This record gives sequence, C-alpha cells and structure tokens, in this order.
Amino acid sequence: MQVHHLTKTDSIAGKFVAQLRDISIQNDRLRFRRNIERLGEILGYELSKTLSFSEKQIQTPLGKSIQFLPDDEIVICSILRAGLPLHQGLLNYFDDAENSFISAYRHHPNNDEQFEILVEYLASPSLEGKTLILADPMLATGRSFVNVYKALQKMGTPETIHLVSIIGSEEGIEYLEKELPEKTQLWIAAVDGKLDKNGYIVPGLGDAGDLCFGNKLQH
Ligand SMILES: O=P(O)(O)OC[C@H]1O[C@H](OP(=O)(O)OP(=O)(O)O)[C@H](O)[C@@H]1O
Ligand SMILES: O=c1cc[nH]c(=O)[nH]1
Ligand SMILES: [Mg+2]
Repeated sequence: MQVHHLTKTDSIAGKFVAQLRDISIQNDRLRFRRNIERLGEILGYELSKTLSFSEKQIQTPLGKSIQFLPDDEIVICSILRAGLPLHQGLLNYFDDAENSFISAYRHHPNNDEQFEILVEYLASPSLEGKTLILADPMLATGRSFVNVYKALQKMGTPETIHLVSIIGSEEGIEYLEKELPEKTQLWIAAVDGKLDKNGYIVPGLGDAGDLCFGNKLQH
C-alpha cells in the first residue's frame, strides 16, 4: 500500500486538521463538518494527480484548446456516518462520479470495551474495472475500512482503490497494509501514534461521527 501523508509538508490543510482537533473549536458542528469537507477537497485534488488523463480538444468562443481530462470512471463510497462530509468534499471536485454508501458501526455486545464492526446498509453501483474512492475520516484499528472493503467485493473488482481519511493511527495503517490489495493507495491528512483502550486515536480528535451529527446511543 502506498501512503500519501498530507501534513508531512506544511500547507493550509494543517489549519483545518488543527481546528478539527481543538476542543475549543470542534463543537461548532457546522465548522467541524466543513473542515472535513475542505480536507476532502484537498485530498481529492492530490489524488486526482494519479488518475489517467487523455488529450481532449475544447472549443472556446475564440478557438480550440487542448486540455488533458481524467478518463477514470470514479465511484466515491463513504462509510456512514462520519464519511458523509468527506464524501461531499470529494464530490465537489469529482462531480460526475457515481456514489456508494455503506454503514459500519462499532457494536459493543457486552457493554464493555470490546467491540465488533457491523456492516449493514449498502447501496452501490457496479465497481467492476472502476476507480474506487473509499472515504472515512477516522482510521483507528482499520477494521471499518477492511470490513467495508470485504462487503464491497460482491459489487465487482475495482481497477484502482484509493482510501481517503483524515486522521489515522500507525497500527490501523499496518493492519490495512496486511489486509488490502497491494495496489491500494491511502490519502491521509495526519497520522497519530496510539490507540486508547476503547480503540480511539490519541491524540486524534474524539468521536468524529458525534462531532458531525450529535451523540448516538450505544447498542
Ligand atoms: O478504524 P476503526 O477502528 O474501525 O474506527 C474507525 C471508525 O470509527 C468511526 O465510526 P463509528 O463506528 O464511530 O460510527 P459513526 O461514524 O456512525 O460515529 C469512524 O468514522 C470509522 O468508521
Ligand atoms: O478515534 C476515533 C476512533 C474511532 N472513531 C472516531 O470517531 N474516533
Ligand atoms: Mg462514531
């Protein structure tokens, strides 16, 4: 797996990540969602440089212009809930992409720290031969990305797989490297060192789904 780590080099993306993390700013839900969306736009722009381009002739009012345009058939798939604003950011740039939605949540069967990832809802076009962009802002244990990837296999085999995320853990990235095809590319804004006993990224940002949309009951 190739890892593209955005905030290794300084850019305005670092400010958006800082605002997502900052407890004095992150409870402004509108700003929180918009910062995820902005990072989706930036990560989407970066990954667009790896698409396949071909020459097209464009007629302007004054003449003809040669432009190189992407040929990839893109499907953006986001993992509910927290993937929604990231999905919107990607869709702002890949506006003619097809779209998939899939749910994944942490189910705590014994009301303790142990959890399993349940994947239930899936709506997707065929992925056969296409460029799949799988979006989830948090990559903690990596089990949501992997379980979702497995659930998507019945929709066909994508030609290219891009994972887009905002904050990941080193452990989660190692798990993806073991479980996902080698050709997978990960586009991520920041990588943190640790997970706590509840599987949350430290320092991370907290619970991305709740910060976007409000608390949910555990079940
Ligand atoms: O790498 P993992 O250990 O699988 O953790 C990451 C997952 O956890 C969060 O979802 P959550 O289950 O909180 O659902 P939500 O988006 O509905 O809040 C996040 O959005 C990822 O999907
Ligand atoms: O740190 C984490 C881990 C899982 N889900 C989140 O929203 N945050
Ligand atoms: Mg959550």
